[in-house]
Amino acid sequence: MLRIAVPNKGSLSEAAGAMLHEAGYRRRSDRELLVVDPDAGVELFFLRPRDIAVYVGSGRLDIGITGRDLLLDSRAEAEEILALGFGRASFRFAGRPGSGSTLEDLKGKRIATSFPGIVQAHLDRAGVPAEVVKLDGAVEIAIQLGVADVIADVVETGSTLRQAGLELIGPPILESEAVVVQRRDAEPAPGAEQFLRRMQGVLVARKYVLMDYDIRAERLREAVGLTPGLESPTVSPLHSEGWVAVRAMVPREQTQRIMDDLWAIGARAILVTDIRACRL
Ligand SMILES: Nc1ncnc2c1ncn2[C@@H]1O[C@H](COP(=O)(O)OP(=O)(O)OP(=O)(O)O)[C@@H](O)[C@H]1O
Ligand SMILES: O=P(O)(O)OC[C@H]1O[C@H](OP(=O)(O)OP(=O)(O)O)[C@H](O)[C@@H]1O
Ligand SMILES: [Mg+2]
Repeated sequence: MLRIAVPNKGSLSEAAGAMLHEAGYRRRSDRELLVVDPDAGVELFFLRPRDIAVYVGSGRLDIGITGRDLLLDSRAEAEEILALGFGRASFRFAGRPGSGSTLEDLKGKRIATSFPGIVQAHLDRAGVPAEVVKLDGAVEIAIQLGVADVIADVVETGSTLRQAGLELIGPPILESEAVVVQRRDAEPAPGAEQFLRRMQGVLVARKYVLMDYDIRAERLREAVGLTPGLESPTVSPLHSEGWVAVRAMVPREQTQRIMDDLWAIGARAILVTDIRACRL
């Protein structure tokens, strides 16, 4: 069976559980640490997200869901194979107003972070010598408490920074989101491809909707220009002479704009349906 590591707590756990459920895997009940799903051929291990790349990199587990930032910080022998589109956050330097605006301004500073691997590698690449102070969390308060001059941390909405009276320094160190990881340079484990196809199916079902409409045959070319679909839309004859029915996948976020444009060229009976599941 495919052995999959899943976040048990924190920012990624709920969304990861929801995505796995949409992909047809069994839900975890209460605080189960292991869910065996023989029908789907998987074992789900619920672990701290920070540890997941370590388990996967060591080959003990086949595949895992974790944050890109946690993967890179771990320096485990694991690599990202699919981005999952949730748990998005930037990883940024911040400090008191006036403490700097570029990476060079960090020279000689004490930088508090829970991600020392990422920060040290970033400083080394830029050739900026600084002291990295490793803390477990709540790093925004480290400056006020005098253990650091600057912090490097996950920023999602920015409200924690604002409340601590801190400002961003320099460009993002990295943009993170939840990712699927496997052991670096390893052959895919049996069942891994099926798992990835299921997860990709969920991503597509979330990103696209199905649009149906009727249009006069002479406007079909324009209409298909608006809804080209992923490969090619389905066009079927209607009983009314001179009309055709079109079905195509369209990006969810463009739904209303495309409906307006279709209406303007004479399309009618425009229907939009959610995709529950798909395999392309
Ligand atoms: N608002 C956020 N706060 C923290 N991590 C976030 C946030 N949004 C997205 N993430 C991502 O979630 C992952 C961190 O999850 P993790 O469970 O380790 O920490 P957490 O959510 O801060 O939980 P805790 O602090 O309780 O351990 C990282 O990949 C991070 O980029
Ligand atoms: O930009 P925001 O939306 O404010 O989110 C980012 C903050 O959330 C996380 O902290 P968390 O609550 O996990 O506490 P921790 O620092 O103790 O992990 C993270 O470490 C930042 O502090
Ligand atoms: Mg945290």
